[in-house]
Amino acid sequence: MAAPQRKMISGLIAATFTPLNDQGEINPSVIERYVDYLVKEQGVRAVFVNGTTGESMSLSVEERKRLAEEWCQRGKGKLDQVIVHVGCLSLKESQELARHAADVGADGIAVISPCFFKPADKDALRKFLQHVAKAAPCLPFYYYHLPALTGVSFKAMDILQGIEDIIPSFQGLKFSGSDLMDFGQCVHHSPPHWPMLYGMDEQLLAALVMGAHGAVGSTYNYMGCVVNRLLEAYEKGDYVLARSIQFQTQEVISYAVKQGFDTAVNKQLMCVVSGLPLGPPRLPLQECPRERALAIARRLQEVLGRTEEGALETQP
Ligand SMILES: CC(=O)N[C@@H]([C@@H](O)[C@H](O)[C@H](O)CO)[C@@H](O)CC(=O)C(=O)O
Repeated sequence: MAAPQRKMISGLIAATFTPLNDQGEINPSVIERYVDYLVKEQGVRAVFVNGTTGESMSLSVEERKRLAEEWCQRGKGKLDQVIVHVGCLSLKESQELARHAADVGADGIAVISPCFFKPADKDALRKFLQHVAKAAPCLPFYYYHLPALTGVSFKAMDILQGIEDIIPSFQGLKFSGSDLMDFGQCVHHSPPHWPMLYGMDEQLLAALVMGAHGAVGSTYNYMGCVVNRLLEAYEKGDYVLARSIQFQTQEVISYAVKQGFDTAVNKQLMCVVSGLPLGPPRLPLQECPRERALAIARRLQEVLGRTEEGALETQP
């Protein structure tokens, strides 16, 4: 059964953080405010739930279901799309999460490669993806390519080639890698209705030039409003402005990297910038000192301040 036609996803998609309370339990009650924050403060109307940023691999299946449910419910009428990542080390669990995502009204599912017992070759990975997709044949299916974290570095292009023959619901790619040649090949050889979504926020502009339709990333949680301007400038052909904005976001990210940027720091930064009580990360990640997040937030504020003052206006 082919997936029903849905509006093609594009633009910015926030890879969401998982709210936890002080006891380390998931705290879905924050999600309603989180949705409003993304829409009203960041102009971001699509989310990627239970991915890397959401620490999905550290969550139980039940927790992932509860979070997916809450995002779908709270996003109704406010968000354009809720994509749920359902990849697990266990095929059975991935299938269970895929079925659940369909039941709760997700707009799509994404799957990353298993990374403990790794697929021996691209066909093993394609089979794994196929078996997950079959559990929710009506949901658009995205392959989530993240070689740096999975250690599975087959070219995304090799995974995509002819994949619609084995996964009729296949819908697109979330490419979180730096190999722009591989990304370009994916764009070049895929049907135009498959969204090609890029996942390294610091080099989005390069991916746009290569044909990306949108972007999934953690920093769009708190820099979405700025990066939306980058997208607008790019659409208008104002590459000077688009590049200036990309440089600004790179400044923030490179400063953060010097402070030891990881998902834990990122989450604390989001708490500081948004005021949302997202809580600590889950072990093995460790909470970062608030001072460190504050320092990054201050840098971000400086950059956004400069943006506000018009320093990014188109240069002649
Ligand atoms: C490895 C990683 O966490 N990458 C982030 C990026 O948004 C990343 O934080 C950003 O480019 C800064 O380096 C996203 O691609 C992750 C993501 O989309 C997800 O949470 O699934």
